[in-house]
Amino acid sequence: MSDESQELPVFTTAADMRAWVRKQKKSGRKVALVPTMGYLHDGHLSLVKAALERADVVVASIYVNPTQFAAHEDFDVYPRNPDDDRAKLKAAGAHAVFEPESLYVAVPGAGEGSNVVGRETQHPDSHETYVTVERLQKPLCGGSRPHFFRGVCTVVTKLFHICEPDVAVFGRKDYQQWRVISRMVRDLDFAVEVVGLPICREQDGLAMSSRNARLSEEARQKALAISRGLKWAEAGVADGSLGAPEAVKEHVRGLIEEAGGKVDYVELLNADNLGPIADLASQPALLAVAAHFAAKDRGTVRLIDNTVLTPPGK
Ligand SMILES: Nc1ncnc2c1ncn2[C@@H]1O[C@H](COP(=O)(O)OP(=O)(O)OP(=O)(O)O)[C@@H](O)[C@H]1O
Ligand SMILES: CC(C)(CO)[C@@H](O)C(=O)[O-]
Ligand code: BAL
Repeated sequence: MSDESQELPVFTTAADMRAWVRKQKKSGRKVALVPTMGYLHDGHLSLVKAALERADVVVASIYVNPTQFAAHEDFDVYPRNPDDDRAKLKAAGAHAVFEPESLYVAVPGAGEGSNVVGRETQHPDSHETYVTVERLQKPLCGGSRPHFFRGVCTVVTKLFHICEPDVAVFGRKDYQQWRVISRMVRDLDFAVEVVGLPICREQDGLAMSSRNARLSEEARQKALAISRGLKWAEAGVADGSLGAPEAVKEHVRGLIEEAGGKVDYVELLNADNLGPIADLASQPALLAVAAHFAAKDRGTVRLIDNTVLTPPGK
């Protein structure tokens, strides 16, 4: 289903996207969806590659979803480059792009963004239906971004209804997001297989992220403290020399703060259910980090990263 000389179809309305997908499915083709917010890097393209291995046609969505951003967050300065994204998706072998202008009902005459002012519904005629995964959304990113997973689950639900994928591919850089979406799919009987893929890193260890483009060169170097901390913990747990969660968290936090980062969280949780853990020897533990580093324009850039610490023999 790939023809180099063909234009990559780009759909901007839900109706057109759905019609195209249904045509594919009617021809017996299996459909994979790769949801993204654009400004694509090799991490995203690894998801497209994996999707191609699992389905006959691959749709990538590009949409910076307003409902997962709080009013004070970086929605307005989130990096965007749709032309470059389309070229990368075509080269990677994707078959279609879903690039909606908005997925929320705009209320005529109610002003720009009336549907998502402060990333909340403001107008009585606007969007008011949200999907929430109650417990799994609470720790980690849910602590500092309490609105975040409600926005993610809602928009992913909409993308699933529009693109009707058989398979949906996510990255484990957003580990909690992958767990939350998997739970939503299980609990609400979506007929979608959710796949979570490993983190792609730059050669120096920095997790690839669209937001890296906003880091100053100095901050980018400092941000390497995150992956250094994760690597240190991986090695210590693998050889059995690290066992106490508090000591590990404290050390990783110290590395990031010494480098000039502002820690949002450094947390160790059960890698399966994101519940608390008493030690690092009994089960695989998720070591997850979020930290702010200086942006090259203004403010800070919030980066997330993680690793699963596997004790010997587990
Ligand atoms: N380094 C990476 N390796 C593997 N998957 C990734 C990586 N970075 C992002 N993804 C995945 O790509 C999908 C789309 O993510 P998104 O478009 O928000 O990119 P991002 O680089 O995570 O951006 P941000 O800078 O907002 O964190 C998500 O499933 C995400 O987990
Ligand atoms: C899944 C997603 C595309 C929903 O907006 C976003 O949270 C992301 O890019 O990880
Ligand atoms: N993948 C990150 C989505 C967000 O931070 O909004």
